[in-house]
Amino acid sequence: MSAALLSLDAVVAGYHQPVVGPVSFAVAAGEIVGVVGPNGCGKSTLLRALVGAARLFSGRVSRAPDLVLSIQNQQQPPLDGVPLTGRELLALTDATPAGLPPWLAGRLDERLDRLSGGQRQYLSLWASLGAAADLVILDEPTNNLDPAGVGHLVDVLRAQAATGRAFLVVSHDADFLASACSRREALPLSGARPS
Ligand SMILES: Nc1ncnc2c1ncn2[C@@H]1O[C@H](COP(=O)(O)OP(=O)(O)OP(=O)(O)O)[C@@H](O)[C@H]1O
Repeated sequence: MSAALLSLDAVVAGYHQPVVGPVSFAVAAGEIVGVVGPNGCGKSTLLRALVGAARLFSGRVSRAPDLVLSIQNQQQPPLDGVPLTGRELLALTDATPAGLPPWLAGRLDERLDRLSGGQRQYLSLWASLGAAADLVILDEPTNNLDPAGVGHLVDVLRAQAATGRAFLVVSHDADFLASACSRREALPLSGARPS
């Protein structure tokens, strides 16, 4: 098995108090690892802690040297009234439009606030997937996507994983996880949560 790109060792994370952990697992090149657990168990918090957006209370996160991370958040930034096009959004992360599904490739020069929720979601995903990163973190990537969008996403994840890119994915969509993931990690239901 290849060396880990990212390792979590007894990680406990949260905000003003711990909400998730201890969690231990590793992600190697080419893996698509699903993080699963019920609503509110701390999946998003764990992802945020990996990029410094939530607090790490204890444990250790180890990254391979020079690891480049990309993260797509569950919440999209508010775009209403913002004259930003899809092409400009992708340029922000230096993401290439090559490989976008045809139903989006032709709409890149339209304002994002005039696209549908699913179209905006896929462009937001693409800003992460099209960027240069060794490990891509996705939080609820199938939100607002129709079956064609989910199918395209699964194909893209598998194709990118085959080139050595790794993924850490949180999703409530069991069918998507079953199709896409090479492995799943279940979060503990208790332990670090406030009493
Ligand atoms: N910014 C924040 N400040 C304080 N507490 C927060 C914050 N964001 C989330 N929480 C709390 O952390 C806990 C875990 O939330 P989190 O969003 O990580 O769960 P989740 O497993 O991703 O849930 P879901 O499946 O519903 O998206 C919840 O009790 C939530 O209220």
